[in-house]
Amino acid sequence: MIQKLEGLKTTLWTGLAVSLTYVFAMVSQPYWMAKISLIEQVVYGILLVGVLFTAQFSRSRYTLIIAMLGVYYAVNNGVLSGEQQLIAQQDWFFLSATFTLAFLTSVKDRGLFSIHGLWRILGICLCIALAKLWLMSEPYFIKTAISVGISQVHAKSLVVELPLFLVALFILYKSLRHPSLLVASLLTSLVLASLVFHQHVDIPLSALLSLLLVHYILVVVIDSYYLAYRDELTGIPSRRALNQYALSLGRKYCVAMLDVDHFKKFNDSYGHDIGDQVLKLVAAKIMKVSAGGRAFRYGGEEFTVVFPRRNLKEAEAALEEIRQLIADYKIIIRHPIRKDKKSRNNKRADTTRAVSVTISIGLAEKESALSFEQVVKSADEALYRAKRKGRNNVSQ
Ligand SMILES: Nc1nc2c(ncn2[C@@H]2O[C@H](COP(=O)(O)OP(=O)(O)OP(=O)(O)O)[C@@H](O)[C@H]2O)c(=O)[nH]1
Repeated sequence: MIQKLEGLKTTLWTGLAVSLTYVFAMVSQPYWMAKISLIEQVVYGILLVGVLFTAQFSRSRYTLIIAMLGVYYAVNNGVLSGEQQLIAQQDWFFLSATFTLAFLTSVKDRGLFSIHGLWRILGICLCIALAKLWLMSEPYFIKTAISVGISQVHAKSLVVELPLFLVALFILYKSLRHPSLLVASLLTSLVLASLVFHQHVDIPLSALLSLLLVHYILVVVIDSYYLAYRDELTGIPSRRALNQYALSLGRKYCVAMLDVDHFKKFNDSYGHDIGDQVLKLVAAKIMKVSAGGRAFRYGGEEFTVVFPRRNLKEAEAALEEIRQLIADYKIIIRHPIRKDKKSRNNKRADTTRAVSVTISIGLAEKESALSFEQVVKSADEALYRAKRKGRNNVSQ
């Protein structure tokens, strides 16, 4: 559920960002239209930067798309031959792009100069061939459509619209199911390609391409930032982000170390995957910490919260709230590992179960002579005391 919401958020934000950029480009058109001949030349530069940049960051799917866009733009502008074929075979080019986007949504970014790169290029060739084959079967498709009561005009338009609709659904499903900026941006690319194909776009191709390329480059930058500074499992800032953040701290702050109690036992009873889900839930609760606390995953089942400009009393109150929130939260576990014969026969009781976890917290305040690492160490020692006191408490 959490992942689905994440997917929806990523898809909506990407769509919104592209739409707003498009509206901005439309509104400011009188200003940049005067420089359109310059933009037409600059696009080649952006294409080259896009190819090199995405290849450097191992985003081979973007590299391939940008290379294809470059060829399309050059042909469209008469720099490469084939403009007449491009105009005459618009359906084929559009469906090739549509199938290619579906294909690239289903594969991962792998090294371009490897066997994987070769497979991807072969896959794209297959998409182009598939688009041709589909269009060749147009008379049979129209005949079948008419036989089920669809008018000839509609049947003809469905030749392109039906695969477009199915591919759009497929990419939307992938984007919702596996939150990824890149997949969301492939969806927006399909929408833009469709708008250009249906002649609903009022700005020149060079300007539209520039916007799309800048969008791709931004996605790579944001995605790389998240990879470097976000914890992959829980999605909250990672230890690297904590070290970076520590550099910005002033002279007054508190640090808390939080650790899930008896987590080994939990993993052993319910399995590592459920343990992962619980860590995600715990992380989501810790992120709600008040008093300006910033939460990070320190590693394993340990988290850190930093309270800039707060004293022990303020930090302790906020941590106490979080401790209580987690202890009170009933986690519904589905499909736990079945252990004995009795529980195997009792299916209903076995498939869902409410459990709860607790956390122990150690808290320390920055003192004048202490470095950030030393404050973390003090918080860690306080955490040890919290465990010794019986767990599920905040200690200093
Ligand atoms: N599922 C899952 N388990 C993890 C992850 N990281 C660490 N663990 C587990 O967390 C457990 C930590 O166990 P211990 O350090 O012995 O501590 P504990 O069982 O939580 O006991 P106390 O801290 O003394 O309350 C180990 O079993 C690790 O395998 C993770 O990312 N996912």
